[in-house]
Amino acid sequence: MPNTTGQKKSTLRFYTETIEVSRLSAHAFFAAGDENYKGKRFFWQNKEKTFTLVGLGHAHTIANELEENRYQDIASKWKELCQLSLKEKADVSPILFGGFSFDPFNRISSEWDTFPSAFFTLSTFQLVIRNEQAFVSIHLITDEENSMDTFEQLRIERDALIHTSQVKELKNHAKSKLVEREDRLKEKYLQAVEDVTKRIQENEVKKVVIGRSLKLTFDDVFSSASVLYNTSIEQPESYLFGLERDDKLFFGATPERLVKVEHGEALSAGIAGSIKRGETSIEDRQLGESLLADPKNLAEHKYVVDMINKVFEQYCDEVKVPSRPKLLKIRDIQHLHTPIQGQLKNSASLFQLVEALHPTPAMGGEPREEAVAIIRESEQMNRGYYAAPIGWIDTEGDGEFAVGIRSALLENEHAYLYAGGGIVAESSSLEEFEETRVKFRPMLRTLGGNMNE
Ligand SMILES: C=C(O[C@@H]1C=C(C(=O)O)C=C[C@H]1O)C(=O)O
Ligand SMILES: [Mg+2]
Repeated sequence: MPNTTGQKKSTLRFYTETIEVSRLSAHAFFAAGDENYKGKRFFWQNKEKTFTLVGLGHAHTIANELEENRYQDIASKWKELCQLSLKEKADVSPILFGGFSFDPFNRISSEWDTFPSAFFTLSTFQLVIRNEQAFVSIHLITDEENSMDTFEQLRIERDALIHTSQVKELKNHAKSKLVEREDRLKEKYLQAVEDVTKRIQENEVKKVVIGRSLKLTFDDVFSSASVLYNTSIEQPESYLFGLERDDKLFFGATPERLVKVEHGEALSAGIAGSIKRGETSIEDRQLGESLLADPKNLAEHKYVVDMINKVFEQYCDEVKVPSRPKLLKIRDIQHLHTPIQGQLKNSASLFQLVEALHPTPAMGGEPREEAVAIIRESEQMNRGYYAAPIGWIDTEGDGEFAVGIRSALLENEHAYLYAGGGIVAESSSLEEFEETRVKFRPMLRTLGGNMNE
């Protein structure tokens, strides 16, 4: 029998059942949902590859169009839902996955129009792979009388999904051919960087992250499953994420943790300041060393670390911040990196930290409100979920959010790519443009677009 509990005042019930499965590929499981769950799937894998999460179908969605209180709204609705589920210790807990838009006050109509300010889902079929062990759970939330029949149907479907995943061969699907490339707002980007640099030099603000986007058109549509698979092969050292919403897929390979909470410990990271990788290992080392000593990049970085530190001082005890950054080297780029950790104070929660941290000066700027207002006015685009928190939370309140950079929105044969960089007093618009070119590479390579403009 599946576990079930129901509150007396509510007729809603939350049924779950988890089984352990041997040899299950997360990408194959995602692909097995092609037929029945397209548009209602998600994918997540942490950087260390010790935790992979795939969801097929929506057992329940929690979303809102709020500008204020959007984090608390999701947190309290998730809590309500968790109260319907059994508190028993299980191998895996039901997990809520989703994300927030970068700026709920941005009203520019765009490719993001169907994405709410906050969108989260509890999947019908959940795959968790943790330390080589794979668990598939069924979630059903219903007030139906004959829910046992429905549950039985779901078991049959689960077994079919597992079977398909185990026999399906994963291929690095041929990439569609790029037919058109549009550097949206390139001139506006350069102008915005110059204007913002001036405003920073005049001490109006200290740092503002300015982004731009590319629109690519291909000769054929992509399947979400093959795009995510390609991403995992091209960018193995990053977080991998994918969130489908109807005919769109927001996906990416981000190096940047916003915050992780596990057993009362909170972890975040300042990642800002960038330089390309070298052609040879000697050049690569020289570039890395020059980044570690570069005042412009150190300034970009310090605003981020100081802000995260301040948030951690408020919500955590025993905050630890290394005194200087190290290098984080990923395939195309090297960044300055400072991990930050603390012990969550009793009353603090993951969503509180997400709210307090987003956007850090790595995505927004310093001071935050002023920087976000400048972004809204000078970028002249809608970032949607780009540069915003994406991640998961379990029934215990543990979970992890990354920032959705090195990312793209896929819509049939079109892909919208986004990249930005931190503008400070010493910025030059052409150098910042060059930096965004490097940051587009992960997605260009995944989709098969030309990497040289
Ligand atoms: C905004 C982006 O990246 C951020 C900006 C960085 C910078 O300006 O040096 C570095 C890492 C990220 O924090 C992006 O990739 O789009
Ligand atoms: Mg930079």
